[in-house]
Amino acid sequence: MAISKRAVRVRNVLIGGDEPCICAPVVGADAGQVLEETRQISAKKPHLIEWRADFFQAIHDEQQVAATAREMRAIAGDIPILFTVRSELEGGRPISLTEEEKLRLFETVCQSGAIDLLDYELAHEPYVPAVRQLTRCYGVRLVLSYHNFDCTPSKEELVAKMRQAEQHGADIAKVAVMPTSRQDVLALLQATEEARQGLEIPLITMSMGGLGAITRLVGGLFGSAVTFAVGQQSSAPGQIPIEEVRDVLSVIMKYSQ
Ligand SMILES: O=C1C[C@@](O)(C(=O)O)C[C@@H](O)[C@@H]1O
Repeated sequence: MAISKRAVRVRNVLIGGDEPCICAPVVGADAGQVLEETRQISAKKPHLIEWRADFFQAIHDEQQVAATAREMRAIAGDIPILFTVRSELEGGRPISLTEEEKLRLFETVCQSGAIDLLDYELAHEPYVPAVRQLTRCYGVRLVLSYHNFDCTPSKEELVAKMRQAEQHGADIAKVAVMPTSRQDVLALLQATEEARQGLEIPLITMSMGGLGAITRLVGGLFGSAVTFAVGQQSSAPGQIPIEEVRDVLSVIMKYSQ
């Protein structure tokens, strides 16, 4: 399976080791929903939990976000938490935070000690160095990501995105794209395999929607270190329930080399 030269250890979880990790998203709109989802998901023991904070109505209130993150931390125990504020341009909820406001929010949330990883989009390139610096300062791992909900760019462009993430100092590079054909699905897998050979950091890749769902199961064989699966609610098209992903991964791991 996917072994990265620079696998990342977060709490007791190895990302980019020889076992693909399962990450379940939390998409609640208020603290009550977020914490209830965290409870339900934690019971299913994913390797990672992602808080998609762009779904959180009080996203503008840094203190409320940090307090909720701390409560999630208490519930999740030792399961690492990935904090994500996805922009609308890359498939997130409409929120009106500027990048400067996001930076302040990131600082407050990193400072709270509640989160382990932070996702930031490569598209906001001018802000990436500041996000890298602050995450490093608080010991939070940085995932630099690229999403395209309309199409799948060429294999070369996908590899270039992952390389760009590594060059910007990402701990992990992530690419999520929408296929319109089976060729697109293959392009994503080929890009993953090439990036695995050429890069040192762990990769997270997926082709979305029903056409791409297969990549959420076999991506690990080509170098994807994490697959996103539904714990309570889906955060993107094509996600499969955690129980079914776990069953399939165990068969793949048993018989593949
Ligand atoms: O980037 C990703 C991947 C994702 O879009 C998916 O397709 O599973 C789901 C998002 O929540 C996450 O931030």
